[in-house]
Amino acid sequence: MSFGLDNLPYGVFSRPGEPRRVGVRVGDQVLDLAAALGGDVYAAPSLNPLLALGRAAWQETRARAREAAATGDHLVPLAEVTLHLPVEVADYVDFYASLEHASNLGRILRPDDEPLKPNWRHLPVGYHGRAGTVVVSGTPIRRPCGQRPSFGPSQRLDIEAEVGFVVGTPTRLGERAGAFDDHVFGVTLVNDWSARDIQAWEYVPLGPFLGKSFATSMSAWITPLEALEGARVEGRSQEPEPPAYLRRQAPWGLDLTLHVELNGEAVSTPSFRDMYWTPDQMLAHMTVNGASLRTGDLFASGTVSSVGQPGSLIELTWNGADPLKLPGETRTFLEDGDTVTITAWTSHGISLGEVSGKVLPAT
Ligand SMILES: O=C(O)/C=C/C(=O)CC(=O)CC(=O)O
Ligand SMILES: [Ca+2]
Ligand SMILES: [Mg+2]
Repeated sequence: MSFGLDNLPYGVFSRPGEPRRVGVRVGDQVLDLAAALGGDVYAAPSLNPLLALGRAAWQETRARAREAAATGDHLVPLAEVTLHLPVEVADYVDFYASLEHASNLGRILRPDDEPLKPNWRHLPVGYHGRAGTVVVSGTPIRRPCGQRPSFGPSQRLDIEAEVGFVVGTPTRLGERAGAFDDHVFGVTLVNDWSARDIQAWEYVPLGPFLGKSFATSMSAWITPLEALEGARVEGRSQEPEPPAYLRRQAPWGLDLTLHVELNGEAVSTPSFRDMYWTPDQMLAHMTVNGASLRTGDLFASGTVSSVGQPGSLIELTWNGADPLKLPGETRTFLEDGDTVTITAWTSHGISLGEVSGKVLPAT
């Protein structure tokens, strides 16, 4: 079973006419944690109160949830509930940690330059995104309008298949983060929808802005780090060796394969294992200047691309030059009505759920 007792991801659900509350997924059911365990933190409309309690409380909750799930009480069929955004997202950061993705985008967008900028192997490049427009899987995505440079609906709407990390334990301003698993609660799937035409015109020299801020989708389920223990792997070797604050203290690479589907057709299966920068390095980097973490912060890996298996359409179609063949049609970028679904699995069968969204026409 993909959501057995070894997985138990967390989400927020409601029954018709009832308030939101915290649940744990067990197969095709959701364990009502407030009913099963008691306690205000589980009767909350987001995971944030639980996230704020820290690792010892997370471990205790997981152990008690596993016992409760095994009894079979307080389980509600998923078909009877609505799933909501699981986290009140505090700040949202997006990295650019795939060597294949960064090299491909360099070749496509900057053909006369070196594919990688000189900084790329020295630090995990990232940007601050828009936390308030992170939406739960299943939320329809309205095609954005903007300058392309003439004003109108984006004609190059794209996806970015990413893995996201949810922060529980905060830091104080001026402090650096400690160990990765002291701060990070769990892992989720992210689609960083990107309007390539808006992005290309606006992002020089300050970086992505409206081309990526219209919506970012995340899975309804946050998989706790404990469930991914068996998927941990050494990160990819790095040359040059990064400075001391970025040196890996423990293996936080993850053996996860993403499956990207467009209108139900498999189009790519990138491996998170191949990422150049690992998530512990991302956390160390984003706090090295003393910037504080907040409970509910989300940081995403950046597009997960591996050799021959890219995580975006701009790479899959080489900027539209080589359209994708789907049954009875072709695609360069997304068309209205298209649905993109990203799932991910570890090699030992833990599912990260899915992040899905359908494109609505511009207004
Ligand atoms: O290389 C570029 O010019 C642009 C890159 C991106 O749009 C990627 C981005 O948002 C970060 C990532 O997902 O890896
Ligand atoms: Ca991105
Ligand atoms: Mg986005």
